[in-house]
Amino acid sequence: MKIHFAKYQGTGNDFVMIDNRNDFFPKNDTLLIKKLCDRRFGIGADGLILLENDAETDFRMVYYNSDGNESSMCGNGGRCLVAFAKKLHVIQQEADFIATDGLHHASVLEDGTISLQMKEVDFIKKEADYVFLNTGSPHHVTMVNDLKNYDVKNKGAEIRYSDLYGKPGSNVNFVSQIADNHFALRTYERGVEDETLSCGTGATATAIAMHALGKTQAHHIFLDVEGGKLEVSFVKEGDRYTHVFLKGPATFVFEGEITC
Ligand SMILES: N[C@@H](CCC[C@H](N)C(=O)O)C(=O)O
Repeated sequence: MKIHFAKYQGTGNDFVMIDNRNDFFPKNDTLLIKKLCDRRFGIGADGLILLENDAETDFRMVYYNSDGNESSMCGNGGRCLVAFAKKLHVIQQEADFIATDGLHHASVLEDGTISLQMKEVDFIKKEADYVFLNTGSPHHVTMVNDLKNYDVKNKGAEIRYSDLYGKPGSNVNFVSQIADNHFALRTYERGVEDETLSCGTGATATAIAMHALGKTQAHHIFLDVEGGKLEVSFVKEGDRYTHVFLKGPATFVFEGEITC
């Protein structure tokens, strides 16, 4: 079988994109998806995303981690999928699409960056040394000293596989504050089982967690990730975080055909 694909990246979080509007892709073939994402035997990516038809919205997003398993929402992947949908002329500047965590609205801004509305957050677990919340995917957020030299892969795996999160696990974000409305983070991603250069749901979780902890009063937060810069904005309504938007670049890298 020959598969036409496009490769995109959003602040270094990279994805294989496949147009599956004619439903040709073997969606349960975990080994194939894992191989397509493999950096030595395949195309190489943190995840694979299918763009599919949806009766009610512009398209459906189906997301797989690089381990080949379908997973929860991917913020950077969602932004990249919007750029892919625009390249395919499925949308123009605005999109409504459905993903595993519900309906999303996105806009392609004048500078080409993509702003993606994320799910509202109404539950935040605050503990002495970490915060846990779900921004479409589960995120453990913890502040550390010396983020630059932090052992994200090993410390992240320790928390991801700990009894705290059981079999489903969690993504893990390590954070340091740069200024009132500016943070840096590094993320260990479950399903990749390594640090990635960026995680959109992780950046969103970090911005909300820092606000919930009182580290910032800002509702528009700038985040430095290993692969670039993201912005997160939100409205606080009582205990809920609503109108949550993740903004940043989503870039076409290359396209091709792979024989499997
Ligand atoms: N890279 C993603 C998060 C993808 C999902 C995550 N690995 C999980 O399985 O929870 C992002 O940009 O949000």
